[in-house]
Amino acid sequence: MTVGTRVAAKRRFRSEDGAYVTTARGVEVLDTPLLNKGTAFTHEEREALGLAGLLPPAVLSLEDQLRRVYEQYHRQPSDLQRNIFLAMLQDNDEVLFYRLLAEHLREMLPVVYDPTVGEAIKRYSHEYRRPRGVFLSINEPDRVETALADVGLGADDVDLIVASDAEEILGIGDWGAGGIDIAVGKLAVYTAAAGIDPGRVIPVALDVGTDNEELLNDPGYLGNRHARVRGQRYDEFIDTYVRAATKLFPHALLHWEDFGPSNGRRILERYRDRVCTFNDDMQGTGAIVLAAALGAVRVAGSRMREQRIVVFGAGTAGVGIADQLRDAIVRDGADQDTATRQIWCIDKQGLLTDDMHDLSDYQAPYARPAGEVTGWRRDGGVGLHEVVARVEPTMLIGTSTVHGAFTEAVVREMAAHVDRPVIFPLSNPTERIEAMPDQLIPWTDGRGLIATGIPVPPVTYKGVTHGIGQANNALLYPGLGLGAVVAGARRISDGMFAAAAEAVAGLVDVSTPGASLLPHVENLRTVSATVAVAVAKQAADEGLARVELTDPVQQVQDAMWRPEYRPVRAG
Ligand SMILES: NC(=O)c1ccc[n+]([C@@H]2O[C@H](COP(=O)([O-])OP(=O)(O)OC[C@H]3O[C@@H](n4cnc5c(N)ncnc54)[C@H](O)[C@@H]3O)[C@@H](O)[C@H]2O)c1
Ligand SMILES: O=C(O)C[C@H](O)C(=O)O
Ligand SMILES: [Mg+2]
Repeated sequence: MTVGTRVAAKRRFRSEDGAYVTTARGVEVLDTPLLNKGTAFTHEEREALGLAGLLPPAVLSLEDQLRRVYEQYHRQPSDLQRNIFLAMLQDNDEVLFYRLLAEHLREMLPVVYDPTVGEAIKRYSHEYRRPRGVFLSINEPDRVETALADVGLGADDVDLIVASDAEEILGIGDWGAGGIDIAVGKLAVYTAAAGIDPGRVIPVALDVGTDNEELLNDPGYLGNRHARVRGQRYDEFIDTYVRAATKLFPHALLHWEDFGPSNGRRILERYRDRVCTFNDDMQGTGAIVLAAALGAVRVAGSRMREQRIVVFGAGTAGVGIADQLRDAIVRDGADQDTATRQIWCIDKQGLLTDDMHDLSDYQAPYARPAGEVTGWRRDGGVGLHEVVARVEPTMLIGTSTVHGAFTEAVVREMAAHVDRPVIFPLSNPTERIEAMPDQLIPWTDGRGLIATGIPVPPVTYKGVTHGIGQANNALLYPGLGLGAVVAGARRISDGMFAAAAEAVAGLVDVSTPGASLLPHVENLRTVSATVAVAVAKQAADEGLARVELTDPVQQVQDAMWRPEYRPVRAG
């Protein structure tokens, strides 16, 4: 949402034949990224929209424009510059941006999204060109509703809002106002992957301050210059946001991204039964990891209920994953207690045990009985190596942000006890990953079943090429969102996540040696459509759908926005 989009949102609508009709004229048309076609406006459109003298004479096709912008993209000297170039293209001509992204998804996803988006967030105040999204400040709670209304969209015009308070951006911590870019990046993936209409979404920065000293001392910092507000004022601010968003846009799905663990979980618990909402780091991640785990279990020829799982880094993502793996073990026939006992969570203090006084409420259910670890080697707490040696896990999940934490010794220890060690180092971005697949495959003598959070090339070892699945929530949340939108879902249930995970797992053929556990991101659109159908059906089965599903496959296809120029008419 640029300023131009805000103005023109009120002045642009789709006619029945799919054309845009607008009351905007001249420069205002060129400044509205969802209307602007630049040099692709036809002579008739230029005449009708007051653009005649504002563009060079040649009329280009979308294909001509694509060739030009792809060349420009390649002339950028670094990934950060490529990210900035793409952001400017998006602010100029949204169809061209999404078309370029769609045609070069494998190449550009890591630039628009993880890992380069992390760099863009750190550099936000310095690389700032123009605003995109809505900035809500904890110091002005009375203006939250007006600020959201300024976007200029009506009650039926918004499908989705992604909001972040930027406390835990990826694995890089607190980046204050720069967090708007994670909301923008997630939404770009929603559109590229699932065809969510980019004119029907809003990225939101919830600026509650920052504890990042570097930002607080940076004279160019663009956010609120004070420490993070916590406690009651924080909760009231979130409440103000949810009330305003649901009042103005009653059908919008509210997506929470990159909150700190205690806020993230508390917010989800407070609103999940009241509005249509989910937390991507907890639930989206949990479900994509479950999909990869289901694939791994199939390759290993075992069952979910036979798994022993170590989660290293018991924060938002780690416990979200533990919850969904536990529920999958229950679905495979175990009772809840037994399933919980098959999971060992390690955080900064070491293995979590029930004699610890500093456990968070969400960690407590996974605390092991202290008696279980008497006699285990301690170095402060019980460390990862000791846990692996004692537990002999079948799965090892990394969500700790600790680069290199899965050492050769730990991995070899694990591989000594199980035939197909399942190892998912999921921390993003690259400088946080627990181990790289080109280390894990040789350390497990080619037996490891690996998936990561960042995109990683295949690893060839002893003649077998191992595809590395990207267990990034990007494979999951776009389809989940689309399914919820198509069904007009009133809530997002655990069942909808389980259905999404099973749909993703069902798309992979793991019969070839070295096959990736997850579909390739290049197939993101197919994956998202499949997930959307499963999610919409599940919503209907649970009585959560407001829209009748007569032909869900077709309804999902029809709902997907495509990056094509439409005729623009003066209205
Ligand atoms: N692949 C994905 O889709 C995906 C999704 C969400 C998060 N992530 C990644 O997972 C990581 C964690 O994200 P989060 O949102 O859960 O953050 P978080 O801060 O909520 O959790 C991180 C946890 O790791 C713990 N930790 C830190 N140092 C540790 C150590 N030395 N030993 C053990 N535990 C330690 C922290 O105390 C915290 O509980 C990030 O790198 C993030 O990018 C990946
Ligand atoms: O944004 C991503 O790449 C995945 C995830 O949401 C994260 O926070 O790391
Ligand atoms: Mg995230």
